[in-house]
Amino acid sequence: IRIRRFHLSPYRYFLRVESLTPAHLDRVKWMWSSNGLRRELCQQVAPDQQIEGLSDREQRLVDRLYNGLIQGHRACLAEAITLVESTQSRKKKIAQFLLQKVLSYHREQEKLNQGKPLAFRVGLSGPPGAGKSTFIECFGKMLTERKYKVSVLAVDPSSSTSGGSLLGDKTRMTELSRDMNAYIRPSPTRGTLGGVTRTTNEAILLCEGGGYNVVLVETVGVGQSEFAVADMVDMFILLLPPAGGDELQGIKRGIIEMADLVAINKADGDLVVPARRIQAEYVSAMKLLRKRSKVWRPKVMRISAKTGEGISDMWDKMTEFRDLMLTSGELIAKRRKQQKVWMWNLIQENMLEHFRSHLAVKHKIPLLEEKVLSGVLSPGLAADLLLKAFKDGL
Ligand SMILES: Nc1nc2c(ncn2[C@@H]2O[C@H](COP(=O)(O)OP(=O)(O)OP(=O)(O)O)[C@@H](O)[C@H]2O)c(=O)[nH]1
Repeated sequence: IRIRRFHLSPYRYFLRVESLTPAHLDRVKWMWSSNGLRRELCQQVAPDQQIEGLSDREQRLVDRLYNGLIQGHRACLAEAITLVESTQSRKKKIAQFLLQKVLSYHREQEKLNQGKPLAFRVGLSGPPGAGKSTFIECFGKMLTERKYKVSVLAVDPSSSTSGGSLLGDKTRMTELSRDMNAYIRPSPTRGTLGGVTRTTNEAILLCEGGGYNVVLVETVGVGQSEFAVADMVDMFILLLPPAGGDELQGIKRGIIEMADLVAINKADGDLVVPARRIQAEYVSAMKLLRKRSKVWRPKVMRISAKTGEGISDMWDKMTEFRDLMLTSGELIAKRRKQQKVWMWNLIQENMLEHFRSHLAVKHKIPLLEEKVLSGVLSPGLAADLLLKAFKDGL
């Protein structure tokens, strides 16, 4: 057993433990907890068991990011998220190492918090122009004034396919981005939906490790991304403009079914009347939906992100939802289920990458794709041929 201990400040000790067996681990746990160094317990993870070793330089990077992160340094959080977003295999590995430590820290903090989650994860979706950025700016500022730490993460895989971003540019949420208790992370500019959702899931964990107790995951509601987001948050909110019919064609029925709360925005000035009408329409439509929770019926509210009206009431409803879900045990069950979905998403994504780059398959793909395109070969047969080549090559 090797323990390295170094002094960073008069109050804090950081310990690094390597090559631990479970028996060692128990001993170290006892030593540390009896010393009152509970926070440092989070360092007890021995990731060598799961992940190949790191070089000294990489280990220093992980330590620096981890320590900076849990002390709430925004620069370290940003750097850590960049690391998890990396597509380079070595960096991916270092990122997993860092995440493992952050997860371990989470578990410890949650234990101290009587098993309650550290942060409230909220998903926000809505069609372009519904007022998402105006809402986040207003909502985020209200929360930081109430001493919450808020982070905003965007999921926008459209930027990789269309070359443009549906979630707008850096000029969004200017005031909130200057707030020291808020952290806004735009969507990565490259990546598939699978990749973006993986990194968003990991970014949520990092934000929570950085002490952000409200994590808002924003997505534009016209693709598949909102379904992915609903699978990573505690509460899913749909923001709609006071318009119906044609204007909301892009909004799929499926998303409405997933919403725990529908907020009809822009309920101000001339738009109050249409907002009321739309609210009534959604209230009756949602009555017909299948009940997803034993303790919560989805609500439809009217708000104005411009004037701030209804935003505080909306937060009250959100906390009511969180408390009900928590006491009924549904929140923890939901999070557990999400972990499983996340694992399978990762497997799916990695398997596909592995398949495409496999030597036995790689050179056959363009040819078979061409044959499928020209109608010479059926897609089913082409898939069978590729899968057989892959299996034989294993
Ligand atoms: N009257 C009124 N206008 C609003 C309100 N919220 C947003 N808007 C306006 O709606 C327009 C779109 O708002 P954004 O916040 O940019 O909408 P968004 O959904 O973020 O759109 P993207 O940035 O394209 O994703 C802007 O002109 C806002 O000023 C509101 O509560 N009332």
